[in-house]
Amino acid sequence: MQAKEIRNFYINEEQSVYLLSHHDAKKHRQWLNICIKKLTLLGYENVEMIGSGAFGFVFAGHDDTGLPWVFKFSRITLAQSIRDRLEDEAYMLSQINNPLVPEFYAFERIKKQGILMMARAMGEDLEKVSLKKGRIGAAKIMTLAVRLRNVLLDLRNHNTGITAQPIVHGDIKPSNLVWDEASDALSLVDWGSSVYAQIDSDGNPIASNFMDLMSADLSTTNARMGDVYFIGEAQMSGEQSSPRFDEQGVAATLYALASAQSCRFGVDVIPASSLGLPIELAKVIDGMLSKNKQVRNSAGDYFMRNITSMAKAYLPELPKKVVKAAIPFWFSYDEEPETVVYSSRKQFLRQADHKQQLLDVNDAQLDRYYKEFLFDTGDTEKAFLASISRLAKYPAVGGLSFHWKDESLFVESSLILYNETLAAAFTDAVNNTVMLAQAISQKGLFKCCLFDARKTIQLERDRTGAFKFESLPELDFETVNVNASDVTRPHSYFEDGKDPDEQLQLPKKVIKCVFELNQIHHTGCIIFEALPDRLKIHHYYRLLDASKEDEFRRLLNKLMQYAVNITDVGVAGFMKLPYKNTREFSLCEQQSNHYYPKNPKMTL
Ligand SMILES: Nc1ncnc2c1ncn2[C@@H]1O[C@H](COP(=O)(O)OP(=O)(O)OP(=O)(O)O)[C@@H](O)[C@H]1O
Repeated sequence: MQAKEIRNFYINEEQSVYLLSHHDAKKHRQWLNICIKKLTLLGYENVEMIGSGAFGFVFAGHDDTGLPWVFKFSRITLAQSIRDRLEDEAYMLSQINNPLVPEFYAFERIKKQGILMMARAMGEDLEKVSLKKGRIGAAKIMTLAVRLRNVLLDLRNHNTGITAQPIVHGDIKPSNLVWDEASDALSLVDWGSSVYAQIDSDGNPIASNFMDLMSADLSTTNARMGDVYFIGEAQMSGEQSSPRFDEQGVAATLYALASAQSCRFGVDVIPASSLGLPIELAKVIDGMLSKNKQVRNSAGDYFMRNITSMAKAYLPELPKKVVKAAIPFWFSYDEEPETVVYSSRKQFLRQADHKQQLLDVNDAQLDRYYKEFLFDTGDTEKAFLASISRLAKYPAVGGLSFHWKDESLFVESSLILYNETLAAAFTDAVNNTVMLAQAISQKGLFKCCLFDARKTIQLERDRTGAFKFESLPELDFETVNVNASDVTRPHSYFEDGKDPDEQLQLPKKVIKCVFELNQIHHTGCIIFEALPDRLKIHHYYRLLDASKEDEFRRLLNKLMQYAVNITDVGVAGFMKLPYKNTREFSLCEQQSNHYYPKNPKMTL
């Protein structure tokens, strides 16, 4: 199967509504409003959007008795065949009767739009919790492990009343677990990848009756793709669906939460054994995430059998150590940005490995797999890219450059976080990025910019290709006066030659302006994304020398005047970081073991 060609390497991760064209953004908002209106007309009150995923949008509202409901709509941009899966999801959800699973209410169809209705799980999903809290401690991970194991057991023991009919959820991950801190209630949501298991955990076929066994094509899989950042190898490569899939989801979830990552791929570099978990739990998680099928399965069996007795251990919360950020960041108290990350020079992170057997490309998750460039990238590189995406889930702007040379990794950075309460969690996210970078052994350069999508300037072209505007929009900037002594420290744009991943030819005058700007002490980035019908200019600028404010503004205005002469299509950008080679790190393949103490009382 041929991979789709990827043209632009400054790929923004999740399309922020602010980056859509005005037309698309309007359509999107209108559609959300129609959904809300429809639900209100059906008699539900206080309708609001509470979540979205690759497949759909989720709204919440109350029925006339005050009971909280959830309504899931499939994305209108997806193929009808994919949208129709919402009905399958409704069916699978209706089969499950478990206190940890929201009750199925109804599946309705308004014209082509299906709506899945179910009970609302109160609280927040664990991905959001993880983003706020950073690494989750031993006791909480252990409690969650026991609860998830009990759900797995329940799914395995599912029966139709007459015969055994184990169910696979197929997409267990932090964002599909909703947790209410006040009541400690936990729910497993999103049954869109759920199917009946075809084989049991030992690989033996399951058939609810003899006819099924006769008619089923024993070699084809009914498996659905779960989130490519969390599913195990068997599900990814299209094996027959089995309860092992969910063991993988559980292990990946526990690992991601304990390590403050948004995927499973970092496990070789930051193993569960390095996260301060009890040794037995850490080993079982690492085992379950192993590449070796036998190790994986026996760890899975061990987990299912022993987690309840492991959880009897005394695991008091240990005094929190203040973790220092491996690279510095600063705070801003202005309005929080809508952060988007663009990255470049990913090319070298690829490893030619087209052996991956891919399932149905007509799948939103797989589409994401392609777009995010994961199909021929090693696990550590995937984890690194995922850690960069995770940084953009924080209200932060700035830039990072990673330069892998001989024996060291050099990181230049400028990061500003707009919410001080997130400092500890952001520190964990930043430190993971550095640890993962330390484990990349190829030589090369990677850079990324985080900016506020709300500030992106968009100019549409008319039929002749000229940009339409009444008055030329201005590139804005913040002024922060830093010490005079700092101003003299060296700083520079990337002067490392042309980025092979960028194709946009910028007018010479634009480049000249950028170099003139470089003479003034500041930090920031500017990315020109030229599409056939419009130009997006993503940017953020912080002037660090207030005495140069007028000159800085004049140059930015000039830059805009020249930018409207862009005729080419593609992406190009510049980033300026305040100091050169801010930090040097040694390479490190794997973090060392660190377990929860055998005798926590001694530590307390
Ligand atoms: N019953 C529910 N109660 C409360 N919140 C819910 C419920 N169902 C979904 N959500 C919230 O909505 C989000 C998106 O829902 P869901 O995962 O079902 O959508 P999706 O499009 O299938 O997402 P994904 O891309 O993760 O597969 C969830 O992460 C969760 O926060």
